[in-house]
Amino acid sequence: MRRYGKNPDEDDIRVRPNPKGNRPRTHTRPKHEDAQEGMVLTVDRGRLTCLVDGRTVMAMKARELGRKAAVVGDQVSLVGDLSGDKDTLARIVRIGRRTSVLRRTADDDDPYERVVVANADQLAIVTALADPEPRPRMIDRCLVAAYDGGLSPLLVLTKSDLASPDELLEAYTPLGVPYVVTSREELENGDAAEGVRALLDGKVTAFVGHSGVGKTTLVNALVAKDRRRTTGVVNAVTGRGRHTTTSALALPLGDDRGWVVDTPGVRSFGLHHVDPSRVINAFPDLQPGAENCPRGCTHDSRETECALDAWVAEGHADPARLDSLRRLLATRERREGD
Ligand SMILES: Nc1nc2c(ncn2[C@@H]2O[C@H](COP(=O)(O)OP(=O)(O)OP(=O)(O)O)[C@@H](O)[C@H]2O)c(=O)[nH]1
Ligand SMILES: [Zn+2]
Repeated sequence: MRRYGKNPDEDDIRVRPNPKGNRPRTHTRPKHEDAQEGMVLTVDRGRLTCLVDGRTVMAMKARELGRKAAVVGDQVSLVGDLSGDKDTLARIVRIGRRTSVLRRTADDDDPYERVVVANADQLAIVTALADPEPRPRMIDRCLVAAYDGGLSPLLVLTKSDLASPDELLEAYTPLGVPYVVTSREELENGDAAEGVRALLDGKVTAFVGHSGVGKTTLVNALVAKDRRRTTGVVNAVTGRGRHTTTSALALPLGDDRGWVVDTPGVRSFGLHHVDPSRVINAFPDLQPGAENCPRGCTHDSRETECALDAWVAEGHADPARLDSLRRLLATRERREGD
């Protein structure tokens, strides 16, 4: 029975990334010695499409896994019929330890966090420079979700034919976030795909973006025609006439050059679950300064004893970095329009 959450294809169990890698969460059971490894490409009403040894295999979670869900990007062990033939169904008996988790909560007051994508290296935050207007607060919230979950952020600024990226880029300079700028013309002549692909090479990159920013146009420019969402793996496998899932979908970049994970259902992040200390880990120049903070310090400018002020005053880090960190942490309080 399911009590929480709107999308049964997301994992709503509290998990923490385990950067030290010292506490594996699952164990290989001897009885599944014959299991094969695979990667979850998409999830649709409890049916998981997995890539196993180059084949697309449909699978279900084994009962022994309990409540823990496998999500897109998970490395899983499968048993049963792994032929990938029509009407076959394998069983997922193990979910591998995750190197990163893109999480969201449905609302900031929802204590249950959902993992939407596992093991992505990067989070590409797609923002139009105009039409629709960029929303820096939204970008900041995405950055917090990325830092918190162990993903490296990447800014993809589209529609530079309509407005200049300069002002926006200025705000993100202190964060040192890699970025790429694309325009209508560059989409048409292939330069946009080439420029973005250079940043995706060999990596698993989750793409997020609000409706209308040009995410679909871009993803389609990156991914081979026969693998796109509209006609892609899901329909080929399930035989369903249309794509009904709200799950993320992993699409190969070709020649083993990485994966794009399109996330149609993720347009904003609840940041209820975010632990400021995990965000500070993404700021190695500030992180040592926070060691002198009082327990539970939120590091915002209202904290009179936050040690980061002294850290910056003593010249250990650029004040603009602390301002950026505080701006990001402040986005944890949800406002209208987030
Ligand atoms: N001027 C201009 N328009 C663009 C550019 N990229 C995409 N568009 C247009 O922006 C509109 C929205 O693009 P989509 O790719 O559908 O946007 P999306 O983010 O996927 O939005 P949803 O499909 O609603 O999720 C389309 O009319 C595109 O042709 C660009 O670089 N410049
Ligand atoms: Zn502090």
